[in-house]
Amino acid sequence: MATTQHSSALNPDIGATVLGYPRIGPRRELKKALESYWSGHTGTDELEATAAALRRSTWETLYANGLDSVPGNTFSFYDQVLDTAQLFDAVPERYRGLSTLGSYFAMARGRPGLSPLELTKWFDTNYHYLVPELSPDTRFRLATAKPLAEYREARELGITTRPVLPGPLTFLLLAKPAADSPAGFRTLDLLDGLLDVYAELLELLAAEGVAWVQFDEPAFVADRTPEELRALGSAYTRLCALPSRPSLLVAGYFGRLGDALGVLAGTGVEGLAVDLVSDERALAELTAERRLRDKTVVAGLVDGRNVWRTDLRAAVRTAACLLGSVRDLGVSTSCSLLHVPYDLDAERGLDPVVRQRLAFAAQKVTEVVTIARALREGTGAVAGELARADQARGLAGRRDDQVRARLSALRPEHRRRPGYARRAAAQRDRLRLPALTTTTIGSFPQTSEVRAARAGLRAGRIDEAGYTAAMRAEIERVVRLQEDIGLDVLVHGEPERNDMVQYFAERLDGFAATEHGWVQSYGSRCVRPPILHGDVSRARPITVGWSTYAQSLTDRPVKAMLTGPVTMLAWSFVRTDQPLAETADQVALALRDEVADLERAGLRIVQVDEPALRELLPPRQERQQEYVDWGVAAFRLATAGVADATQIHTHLCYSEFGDVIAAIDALDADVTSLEAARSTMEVLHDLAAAGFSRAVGPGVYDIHSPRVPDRDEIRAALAAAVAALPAERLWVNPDCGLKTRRYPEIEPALRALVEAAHAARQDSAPPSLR
Ligand SMILES: CN1c2c(nc(N)[nH]c2=O)NC[C@@H]1CNc1ccc(C(=O)N[C@@H](CCC(=O)N[C@@H](CCC(=O)N[C@@H](CCC(=O)O)C(=O)O)C(=O)O)C(=O)O)cc1
Ligand SMILES: N[C@@H](CCS)C(=O)O
Ligand SMILES: [Zn+2]
Repeated sequence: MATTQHSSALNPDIGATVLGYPRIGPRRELKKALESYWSGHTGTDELEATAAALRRSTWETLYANGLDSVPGNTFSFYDQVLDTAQLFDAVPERYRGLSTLGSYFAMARGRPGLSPLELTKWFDTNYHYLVPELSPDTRFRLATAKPLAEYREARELGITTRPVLPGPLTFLLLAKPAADSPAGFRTLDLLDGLLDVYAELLELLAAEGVAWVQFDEPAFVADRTPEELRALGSAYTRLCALPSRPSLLVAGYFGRLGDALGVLAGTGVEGLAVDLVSDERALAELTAERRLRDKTVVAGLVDGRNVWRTDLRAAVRTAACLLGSVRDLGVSTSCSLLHVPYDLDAERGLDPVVRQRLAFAAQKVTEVVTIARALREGTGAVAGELARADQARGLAGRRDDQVRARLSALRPEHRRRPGYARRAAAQRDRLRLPALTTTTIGSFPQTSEVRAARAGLRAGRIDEAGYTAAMRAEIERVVRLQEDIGLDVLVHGEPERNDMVQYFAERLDGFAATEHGWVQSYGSRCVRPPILHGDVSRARPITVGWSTYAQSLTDRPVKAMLTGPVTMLAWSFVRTDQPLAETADQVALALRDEVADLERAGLRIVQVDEPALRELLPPRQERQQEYVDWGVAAFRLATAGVADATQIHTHLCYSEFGDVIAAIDALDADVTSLEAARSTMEVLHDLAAAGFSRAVGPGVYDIHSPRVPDRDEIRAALAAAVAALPAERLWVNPDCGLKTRRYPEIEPALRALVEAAHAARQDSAPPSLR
């Protein structure tokens, strides 16, 4: 085989690298240390010791596995955006007066009487960051020395790191104006002051001998205004003019940089890290930019967000293609590896064929090193690795001809229900629910007893019958509690689910589950995204037994609970060998069968959750309609098979809904529950303005914080809701599931919610009925 060699192609400092690494610990050591610290079982010393051990093992592993440049400052106790807010003292007044760690965790989690910062999605991933609150009074200063301290800590181990921080523009664009900011204030107004402290930090790092710093600017893979692009250019021009600073590597990932590429190429930054896997147009964009000839381009050739093995031969070809257009290259992952599990080698139970197709974080590091070696020494030096990658890529996923036949037989009417007016009338007659119907979103607290029962089943300490009995007892308790509280539409509480996506994936063919494949979702909370590797189908009903049991316990309607196709895809690692639309329809067909079985079993209401609908929206408008089309089509395929009198609900959370209002409408659900508690009902006005005509349940209680809302607070939220939409079209519910809360928090909150709804019913009844 011919050998190609590009010996001078690689930047000597960067070579093989990754943009970031997981930090929760291969066995979730940080999660356990944090939760123990928060519960008061251990102190700061133990927490710091766990953190230091994790940092050390990450640096040593990355170095030992052959990276030329090891990323630094990627550790975080909770979130890297929060770290940056604290680093630059962007700490709102209400969190001051505590220790550094006390104030940090108060911002992350709140305290009694003190709500936390808002938590929101990190771009289109399932990671969540804390939203900094800024105001014209924010005075940035270097308040901690975290990046420097971690650089020194690694150096003492003999490892030189490249500190990684959110870039100044992305930091400001992710932040929000504090509630008391004057009208017209934009976080970008603070750029000059922020650049002063970035400059100060760069000078300190340079004095310490740091050679390269990575600034992450993923905000620029989305459509940006000319003003924002100008600010990007002037910010980096200013930082580059510093007399003493490390070389700057600006990373844009989760898409292509578009206009921002030219802007950055026009500044003095030494390097650009680009994502070459998320958007197939990225390569052409790079080769067309002549000013990259005097820059280092760190090519994100290994997908940092998915678990499939890289096509190494194609990656080497792409790198070679770039060579003529740039000064030199680095080889990297497309983004931080924060979004994938640590190590495939920890998995024992995976199907061997599926396993061969996979690469987790540790394997991706090896892939990066292999590509870099191919560029240095020629492809012949890595012939074995390339051949193994070819072989793995040749393996096909599970094929199900029956599913494929069903999909090709689909007609438009499979995705269409009769008009809403007709459905609403049928549902009113059947359900006889009051205005401002009270309900919850599905899950009740996952108690340690419930988790222990599941752990017992896995470990063989209890059998299937014992486990079913324990879950039924929990369902009965939850049903009785809801009756006692006075909720109108009940749920079974989802105790049997380890996770709303993983639970279904474990029961559908075409998915694989991992044992240790934990990925941080926020703070100490993790998920184990399933791997969607082949055609999806449902062998037998999944939820019917639990929902019918709950319904058998009560006369009130029980709402059955499923996870929708978009969310199943968003929170899984999904095959890339066919369009997402096709994969989504396969999942939708399985759900459609489940909905039909629930309806047949007598369930009158079925909720199909789509919390990830907004999350998956592509960052650039040019791709959004295509996504909305397949996402909506799949949801409708899952739900449109029911009778008029069967009420379909959906639930969305964690979102700024502005961009997906039309998509929410197009889902055609009879009732849509949305997060609204923290966005003070703005979403209702948006829906009303868009002509949304069906029922809505705006969240009136923020479940993301342990704080218990009182009746008056909920009444105020309801009053705002009733001002936007007629009471007959409003439902009253928390803004998300209750699984992460504890009973002492949710019981008084739900009682307050029911009381507030009853009072609001009185207020909004016609005068003659008051
Ligand atoms: C709604 N959200 C979800 C997202 N993504 C998902 N895939 N799922 C979601 O629900 N994205 C957006 C948001 C993010 N929110 C959350 C909320 C809560 C969590 C969370 O609580 N995660 C749990 C793990 C949940 C789980 O899988 N539990 C399993 C295993 C539990 C476990 O750790 N068991 C122990 C032993 C048991 C014991 O004795 O306690 C073990 O194995 O060591 C289960 O219940 O069986 C978390 O703890 O992090 C995540 C995202
Ligand atoms: N039914 C789920 C939705 C979470 S987004 C729950 O209640 O937890
Ligand atoms: Zn939710």
